[in-house]
Amino acid sequence: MAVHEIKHPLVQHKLGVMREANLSSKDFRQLASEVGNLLTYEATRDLKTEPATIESWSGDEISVEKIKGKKITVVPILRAGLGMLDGVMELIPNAKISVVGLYRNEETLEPVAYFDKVVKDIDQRTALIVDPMLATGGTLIATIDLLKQRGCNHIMGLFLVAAPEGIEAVQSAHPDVDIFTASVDDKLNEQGYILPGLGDAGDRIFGTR
Ligand SMILES: O=P(O)(O)OC[C@H]1O[C@H](OP(=O)(O)OP(=O)(O)O)[C@H](O)[C@@H]1O
Ligand SMILES: O=c1cc[nH]c(=O)[nH]1
Ligand SMILES: [Mg+2]
Repeated sequence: MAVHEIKHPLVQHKLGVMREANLSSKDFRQLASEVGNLLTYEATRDLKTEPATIESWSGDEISVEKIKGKKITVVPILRAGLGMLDGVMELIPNAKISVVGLYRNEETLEPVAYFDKVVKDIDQRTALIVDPMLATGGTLIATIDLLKQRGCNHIMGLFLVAAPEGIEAVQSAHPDVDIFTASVDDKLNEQGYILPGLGDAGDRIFGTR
């Protein structure tokens, strides 16, 4: 499993603004989407292309490059993953969306699954999981388990912030899954929140703080 920490200045600047405690929900949501967009750009860097012949504006036939191979399904994890979805879809507007719903039990920190609607042909698609936070890794591992049970065999994940503890857990459960994140942060606190982190990303995106 490869972990890509995206050090692009735009990503780092936007993430820095998101760390400010008093940022409005509106601005937090806007930035979550923008960083989601930039992470998508990085995660799709290695997609294969193939030449295709088209008629150009001048009437000449020319060769252009088109993306080939597996199609993508974007997998936002409810709720907080919705905050990044628009930015992700802006770059890959033809991708199908497979929604999964999980929340973390606040006492046990175990993931609780409550919804899924996954595309039928997921066995022929790359899944791009989208969630702002990778903390203990429980939610991501449960999501990958579900996608693999449905036949998916190529999975990547986009996260605004990831904790080393969660990365390690995912690495040992699913070594084939690649992670793209704006930051590998320091650690988890006793309540399982990432430090320095962003706080509760779902609450900040939806204004339920
Ligand atoms: O790595 P983990 O320890 O499993 O934690 C990460 C999960 O916790 C948050 O969701 P939350 O449970 O707060 O649900 P929400 O999106 O509905 O707010 C976050 O968006 C991840 O899905
Ligand atoms: O720091 C964290 C950990 C889990 N979920 C969040 O929203 N934030
Ligand atoms: Mg939450």
